[in-house]
Amino acid sequence: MSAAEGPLVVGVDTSTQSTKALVVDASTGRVVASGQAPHTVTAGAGRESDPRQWWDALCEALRQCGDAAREAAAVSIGGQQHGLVTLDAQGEPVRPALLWNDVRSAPQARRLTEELGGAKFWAERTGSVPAASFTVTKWAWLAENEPEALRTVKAVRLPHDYLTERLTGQGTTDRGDVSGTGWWASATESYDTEILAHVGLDPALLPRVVRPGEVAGTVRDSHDLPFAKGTLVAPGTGDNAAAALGLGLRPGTAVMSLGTSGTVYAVSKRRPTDPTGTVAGFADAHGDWLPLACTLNCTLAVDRIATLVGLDREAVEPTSDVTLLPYLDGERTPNLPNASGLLHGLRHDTTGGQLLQAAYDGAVHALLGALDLVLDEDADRSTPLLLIGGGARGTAWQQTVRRLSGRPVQVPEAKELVALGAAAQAAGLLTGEDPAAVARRWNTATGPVLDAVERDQAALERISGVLSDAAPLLERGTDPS
Ligand SMILES: Nc1ncnc2c1ncn2[C@@H]1O[C@H](COP(=O)(O)OP(=O)(O)O)[C@@H](O)[C@H]1O
Ligand SMILES: O=C(CO)[C@@H](O)[C@H](O)COP(=O)(O)O
Repeated sequence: MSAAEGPLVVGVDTSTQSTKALVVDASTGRVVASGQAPHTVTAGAGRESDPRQWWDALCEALRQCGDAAREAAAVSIGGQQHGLVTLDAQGEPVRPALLWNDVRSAPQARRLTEELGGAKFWAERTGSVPAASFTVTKWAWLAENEPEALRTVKAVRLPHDYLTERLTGQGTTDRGDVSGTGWWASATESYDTEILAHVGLDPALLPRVVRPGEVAGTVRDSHDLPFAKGTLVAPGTGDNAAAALGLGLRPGTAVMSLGTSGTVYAVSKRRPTDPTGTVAGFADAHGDWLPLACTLNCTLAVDRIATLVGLDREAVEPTSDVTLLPYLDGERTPNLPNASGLLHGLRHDTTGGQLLQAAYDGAVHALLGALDLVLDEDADRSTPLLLIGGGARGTAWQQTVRRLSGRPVQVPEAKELVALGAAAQAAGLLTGEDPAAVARRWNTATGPVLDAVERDQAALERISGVLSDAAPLLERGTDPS
C-alpha cells in the first residue's frame, strides 16, 4: 500500500452494535486502516449498554488500525443518537446508558408532550415531538424510577459526547446530536431552560455545544490514550448527521440507512416542525437541518425472522398474501412503542422464504411512509435514493427498497459512511474546508445506480391495511419482560 499523500485523520462510528474506526488520508479519502469491535446491549424490557465498553471497543478498533492511528492529526467521533449517559463526580457512569431503542420511557414521552403545550408546542420549539427515543424522556423515566441514582449525577452526556470527553477532558457536544435530546430549542439553537426546568435537569450538567468547524479540544496528556497528546478533536455528531456529512449530502437527495435502526432523511435549508411527530426536526452537523424518520426494527428484526424460519437472509420468495409487521422491539415509526410483531395471511402453503420477504416488506414499508415527508416539496422525486448502512450490502434489502419505493436506488461503494463523515469533519478542521465538501472531494457517494422498477402498490396497500385494522392490538402490545 502506497504512503499517504496528506495528513491522516481518524473517523469513528460508535453505533448500537459496534464501534468502527477508520484511518483516512485527508487528501484523497483513501482508507489506510480500519478496525471494529462489538458492544453488548441488554435484551428484555429495556435497552442499555455500559458506556465504558464503548471506550474499550474504541481502543480495540484503533489497536486494529495499527500505527496509522497514532499518526493521526485530527479525530472525530460519530455515534448512536439520543442515549442518556449519566456520570458521577469522578466522570464514571452512574448506571448503564439508556439507549435510543429503549421504549420504557414511552409513558414519559406522552406525558411530557401533554404537560408542555402539546405536540405543536414541541415541534415549534424543539423541531420534534418527543418519542421514547428522545433523551429528555429517558431523563424523566430515570427521575421516576431511580431517584437515588439521579441524585449522584454530575454530568449528562450523549454517547458521542462521552467518548469525546474521554479524549479531551472537556464536556462538549454539537448541534446535530444535541438536537435529538428534546431539551435543545431548534428555534433559538440553545438549551431550552423551560423544558430543562420542567424535567428538573440543571443546565450546568450539560456539555458545551461546539459550533460546526470549531475545535472541541485536543487529546489530553495521559499515557493510556490511543492518540498522541495534542491531536485535534473535532465536535463529532450523531450517526445520521455524520453519514450526511460522509455522503456530502445536498438538499434534494434522500438517504435510507438500514442498520439496527432504519432511517430516512435529507438535508434541508428549512427548519422542520412536524406536529405529527413522524419527522424529527434534527439539526445537521453543518449549519442546516436534517428532517429524519427512524424505525426501531430494521436489520436485526429481519435477521431474527430469518433465524426463526431457519433461512439465510437472502433466501426470500415473492409473496402477495402474507403480511408481517416486524415490530419486535415496539416501534417508533409508526409510533407504536408497545407493539410486538404481527403476522397476517398465513396459509398451509406459505413458505419460510415468503415469511422472510414479508418481514423485509414490513420493515421497508415503515420507512417509505416517511420518505416524501423528509424531502423538501420541490425536490425531484426521480433523484436516486442513497442506500447505506449494513443492510444496504444485502440483495434482498436492495430489491425490496426498489420494488416498494419505485425509485432508482444508488448504493455507495464506501461502506462506513458514518465513520467517513466523522473523518471528513476531522479533515475539515485541518484544511478549513466544509466537511461535506471534503466528502464530495473524496467521492464517497459513488456507487452503482439500480434503475427504478414499477412500484408494488398492491403490497404497500395490503401492509397499510393490516396496520390500520390491527391498530388496537398494536397499541396494546404485549409485556416484553
Ligand atoms: N451483506 C449483508 N446483507 C444484509 N445485511 C447485512 C449485511 N452485512 C451486514 N448486514 C446487517 O447490517 C447490520 C449492521 O449494520 P450497521 O449499519 O453496521 O448497524 P449499526 O450502525 O446499527 O450498528 C447487521 O444487523 C446485519 O444484519
Ligand atoms: O435513534 C436514531 C435516530 O433518531 C438511530 O438512528 C440511532 O442513532 C441509532 O443508530 P444505529 O445504531 O442504528 O446506527
